Amino acid sequence: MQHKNITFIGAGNMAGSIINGLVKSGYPAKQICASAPSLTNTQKLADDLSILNSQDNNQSAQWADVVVLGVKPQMMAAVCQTLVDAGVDFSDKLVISIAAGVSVARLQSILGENTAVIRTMPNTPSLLQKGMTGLFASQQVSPKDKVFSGDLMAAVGEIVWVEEEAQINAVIAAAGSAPAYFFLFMEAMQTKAMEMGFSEEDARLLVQQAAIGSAEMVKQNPQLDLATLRNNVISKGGTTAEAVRTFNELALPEIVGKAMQAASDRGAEMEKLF
Ligand SMILES: NC(=O)C1=CN([C@@H]2O[C@H](COP(=O)(O)OP(=O)(O)OC[C@H]3O[C@@H](n4cnc5c(N)ncnc54)[C@H](OP(=O)(O)O)[C@@H]3O)[C@@H](O)[C@H]2O)C=CC1
Ligand SMILES: O=C(O)[C@@H]1CCC=N1
Repeated sequence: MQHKNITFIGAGNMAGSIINGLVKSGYPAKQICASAPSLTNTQKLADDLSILNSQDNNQSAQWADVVVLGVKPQMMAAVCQTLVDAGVDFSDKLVISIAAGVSVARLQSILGENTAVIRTMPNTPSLLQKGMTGLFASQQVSPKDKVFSGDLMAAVGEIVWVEEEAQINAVIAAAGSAPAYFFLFMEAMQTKAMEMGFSEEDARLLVQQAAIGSAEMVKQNPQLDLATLRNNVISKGGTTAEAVRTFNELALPEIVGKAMQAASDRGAEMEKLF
């Protein structure tokens, strides 16, 4: 892939995960800069990965060919406005936002109507190069920049392009927020395993290895649908059948659907607020 100067404005959980994944993938560390008001996160990234860091968003953005916006949605407008007020010219830069709930139109209204903006929705496993990112390109993005953005996020995991911006909220529901769903499920399993007599450590090992093994089976058997993989575990009249019957009786599939809808709806609501 092409190597350009990339500045991350905001370097917390998500941007930090992408930076880690990028450097591990071989992206030149000295072409990555992390900028944030405190040194809390950026100094660790600089120490661990030899990237550049800064407390000056304006200078860092000026240096960059690509500006990745990685601050919280509610502060996005103010942070972008400060960059514009300081004279940062976005007309020859590519802007990649990783924020939930901030539309392309909103960003362009501040950065300039003709700014090339890519809206992405990554997730934190990008840290391990096992991320999942959805991308949407505004009309102003050139084919070359589209390829660059896809390559960039593909360096930290899998990617999927969406044609409609609204689908970014569906990506949030299915992947951006999803690590938290799996952690919640695993946490509940760990708690029950501890109630059944295991130490915290053993309970975690039992649950984490079951989760990793299951995810790997899904990945390595694309020819098998998920229902088949599930049915392969269920013996008639056995233990799994009882567990699955209980999940269904308590409407787990409906609960999952409602939770995903709530995530997507909140994304759409945030677009009106921020
Ligand atoms: N967490 C996740 O799983 C995902 C998050 N996202 C999106 O990523 C974005 C960031 O979320 P997350 O990483 O969780 O949040 P964090 O709170 O972990 O990180 C926020 C970062 O923004 C920095 N920051 C605060 N104010 C400014 C400023 N004025 N200028 C520059 N940087 C600033 C913070 O600085 P400091 O280091 O000094 O504290 C921190 O580095 C959000 O928009 C979210 O929607 C998207 C997908 C998944
Ligand atoms: O909770 C959030 O709003 C962000 C977006 C997806 C994951 N974290």
